[in-house]
Amino acid sequence: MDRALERTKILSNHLVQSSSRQILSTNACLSYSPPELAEAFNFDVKEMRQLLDGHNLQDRDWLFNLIMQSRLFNPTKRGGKVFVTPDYNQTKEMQREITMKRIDYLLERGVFRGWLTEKGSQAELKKIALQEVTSIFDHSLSIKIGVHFFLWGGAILFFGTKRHHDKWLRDTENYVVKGCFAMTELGHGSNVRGIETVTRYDSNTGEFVINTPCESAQKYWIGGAANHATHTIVFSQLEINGKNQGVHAFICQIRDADGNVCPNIRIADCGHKIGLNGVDNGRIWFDNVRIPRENLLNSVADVSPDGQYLSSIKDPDQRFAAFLAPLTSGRVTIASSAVYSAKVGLAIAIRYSLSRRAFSVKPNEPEVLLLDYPNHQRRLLPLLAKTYAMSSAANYLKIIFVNRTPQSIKTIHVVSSAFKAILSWHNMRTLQECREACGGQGLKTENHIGHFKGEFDVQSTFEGDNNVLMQQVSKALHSEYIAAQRKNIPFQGFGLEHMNKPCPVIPSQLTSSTLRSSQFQMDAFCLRERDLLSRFVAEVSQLQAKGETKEIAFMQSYELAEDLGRAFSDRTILQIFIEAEATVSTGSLKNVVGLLRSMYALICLEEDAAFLRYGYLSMDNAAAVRKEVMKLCSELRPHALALVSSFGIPDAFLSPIAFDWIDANSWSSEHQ
Ligand SMILES: Cc1cc2nc3c(=O)[nH]c(=O)nc-3n(C[C@H](O)[C@H](O)[C@H](O)COP(=O)(O)OP(=O)(O)OC[C@H]3O[C@@H](n4cnc5c(N)ncnc54)[C@H](O)[C@@H]3O)c2cc1C
Repeated sequence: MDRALERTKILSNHLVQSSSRQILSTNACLSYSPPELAEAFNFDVKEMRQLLDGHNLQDRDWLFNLIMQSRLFNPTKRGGKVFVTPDYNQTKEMQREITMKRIDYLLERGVFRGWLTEKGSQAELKKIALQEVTSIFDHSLSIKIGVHFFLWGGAILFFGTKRHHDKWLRDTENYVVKGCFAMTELGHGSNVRGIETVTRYDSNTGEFVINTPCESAQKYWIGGAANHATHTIVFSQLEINGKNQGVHAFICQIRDADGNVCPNIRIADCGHKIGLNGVDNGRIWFDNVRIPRENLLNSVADVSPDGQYLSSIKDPDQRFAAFLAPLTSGRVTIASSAVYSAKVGLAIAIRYSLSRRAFSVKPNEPEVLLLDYPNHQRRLLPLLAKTYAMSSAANYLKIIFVNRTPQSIKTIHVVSSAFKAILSWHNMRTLQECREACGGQGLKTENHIGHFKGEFDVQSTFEGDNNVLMQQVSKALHSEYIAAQRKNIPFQGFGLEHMNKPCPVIPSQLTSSTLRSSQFQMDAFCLRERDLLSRFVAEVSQLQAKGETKEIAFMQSYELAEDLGRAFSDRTILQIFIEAEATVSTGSLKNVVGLLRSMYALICLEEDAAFLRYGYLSMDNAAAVRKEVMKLCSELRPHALALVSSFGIPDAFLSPIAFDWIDANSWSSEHQ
C-alpha cells in the first residue's frame, strides 16, 4: 500500500475509534493550526492565554518568530513540521559558542534594547517576558542572558550609584562589556557571609586590592567566567585598617577586549555539567588584583580616599541584607521560567496522550487513548492545574517586583524566596511525570522533556538553595508573629491578615459543593498556616527557654519550618489564583478556571501530610477530598487539549510526539 495512504488510514482509525468527545480532542491534536484548534474548544484559548501570560503577549510572539526565523536555532524538519531544537549533539565548547552567537543575533535585532537603560515597570515586565521566551528554547541561552543582565547588570543598577550607571549600563546593554557575578566560592555557597575572598584598601594609591587567600576561597560556578566575560562583580570581605566590614561588591576586569585573561587573575573551567552546558561556568582566583577605589559598588557603603568606612546603615545584618537585594530579580525570573518549562512538558505529554493508545479493555474494542485512563489523568491533570495556579502566582510576583517600593521589599523577598522554591520544585516533578507519561518516547532527547530535566535541575540550587530559602520564609513569618505579639497589634504583612479573624472551622462532613467552594479551600489553607505558625513559634520559644540560641532553636524545629513554608506558599498561591479567577467574566472560561482552582486546592490538601498529621482534616474528609480529585480529573479531561493550547507555545517549540508522531518517525520522512 502507498505509504501516505497507509498513514492516513492509521490516523483516521485513531479518530474513528474515539468517542465524540475524544474526536474533538484527537482531531484537533492532529491538525496543526492553532486557529482551527480554537474553534473546537468550548472556551477562548486566546483569552485563557491572556490570563496565563498576563503581559507582553505581542512581544513574546515577536521573539518566538525571531527565533524561528534563524538557522542559528537549529530548525529541524520532523514529519511535516519544523522544530527549533537545542544542541544536544554538540560538545560543551560548541554549545557555548553557539549560545554566544544566538545572543549576538538577538542583540542585532534589538531584543535587549532598553533592558538596563529604560526605567519603569513596563520596561521591566517586557524584559522578563522576553527572557521567559528564551528559556523555552534553551535554558542555557536564558541563563547566559540572565547572568549578564540580571546579575551583573542588576548588581550595577542596585548596588551602584550614578557613576557606575553612567559608566557601565549602556556598554552592558550593547555587550561592549560582558559581565559575570562572582559570589559563590568553593567553600561557601548558601552561606554568603562566610566567603573568604578579602579586599583591602590601599590609601597610598587609592586602590582596592582583591585577594583569594586560600583554595576554598576560589570563586566557583561563575556563569560566563570560563570563556566570555570581560568583567565581574566580586563579592568579598572588605577589610579597612584591619577591621572586617563584612561582604561588599566590587567591579573587576578579568579579560581584555581580545579575550586575554588579565594579569593577576587565574581562571579555570568548572567542566561538563548534567545540563546547561551552553553556559561557561568558571572558577576565578584573584592574586592581589588592584582596582580603582571607584569600583566599589557604593549604594550601601563607601570608602573615602583617605580610607574611612562610611555607611548610612550601621547594622551589619541590615547592610548585608541590602547587598542581597539584587538576587530577588534572579528569583523572579527563575520562578517564572520554571512555570514555562512545566508548560512545555505538559503540552507535549498531554498532546501525546491524546493520540497514543495502549491496550483495549473490552474484546474487539479499539485500544484506549492514554488520557482516557483515569490514572493517566490523575498523573497529569493535577500537575496541569498546579501549573495554572503557579502561572498566576508568577505573574503576581512579577507585578509586585516591578512595582517595588521600600515598604514592599521585605514582602517581595519572602514571596520570591517561597515561589522560587515551590515553582522550581514543581517544574522538576512535572517534567519527571511527563517524561514517564510519554513512555519510551520521553527518553528521546528530541522530545525535550528528558533534556529539560537536566537543563532545569539547577533551578533548585542557584540563587538561593530551595531548602535554605524555605527556612528563610519560615523565619520571616516567625519574626512577623513575634512583632505582632510584642506590639500587641494585628497581623498586617505577608497575607497573614487572616490570622486576625476567628479561626476557621472545617465542617465534619465535606460535600462536593463545599469542597469546590473557594471559601472552604481558603479556610482549610488558612487554618493549616495559622496553626503551623503558632506551633513553630511555640517550639522555638520552648527551646530558647531551655537555653538554646535562636539559631539552634530554628535548626531543631526544621520540620515545622518546612511544613510552614509550604503552607504559606500554597495559601498565597491559592489566594492569587482566586483573585485571577475573579477577573474572568462569567461563562465557559470561568467555569474551567473554577475547576482548575478546585483541583489545585484539593490536590494540595491531599498531598500535604500535614492536614492529617495535625488533624485539620479527618480521615473521612481526606477520603472525600481524594474522591473529588478523581471527579475533577474526569471533568477536566475534555478540556485538556484546550488547556495546553492556551499556553501559547508555538508548535515549533514543542516536539515531534506532540503532533503526528507516526509521520515524524516514518521511513520516508527520515530518508527524504
Ligand atoms: C550551574 C550553576 C551555575 C551557577 N552560577 C553562579 C553564578 O553565576 N554566580 C555565583 O555566584 N554562583 C553561581 N552558582 C552557585 C550557586 O548559587 C550555589 O551553588 C548555591 O548557592 C548553593 O551553594 P553550594 O553549591 O555551595 O551548596 P551548599 O550551600 O553547600 O549546600 C549544599 C546542601 O546543603 C544544604 N544546606 C546548606 N545550608 C543549610 C542549612 N543552614 N540548613 C540545612 N541545610 C543546609 C542545602 O540545602 C544543600 O542541599 C551556580 C551554581 C550552579 C550549579
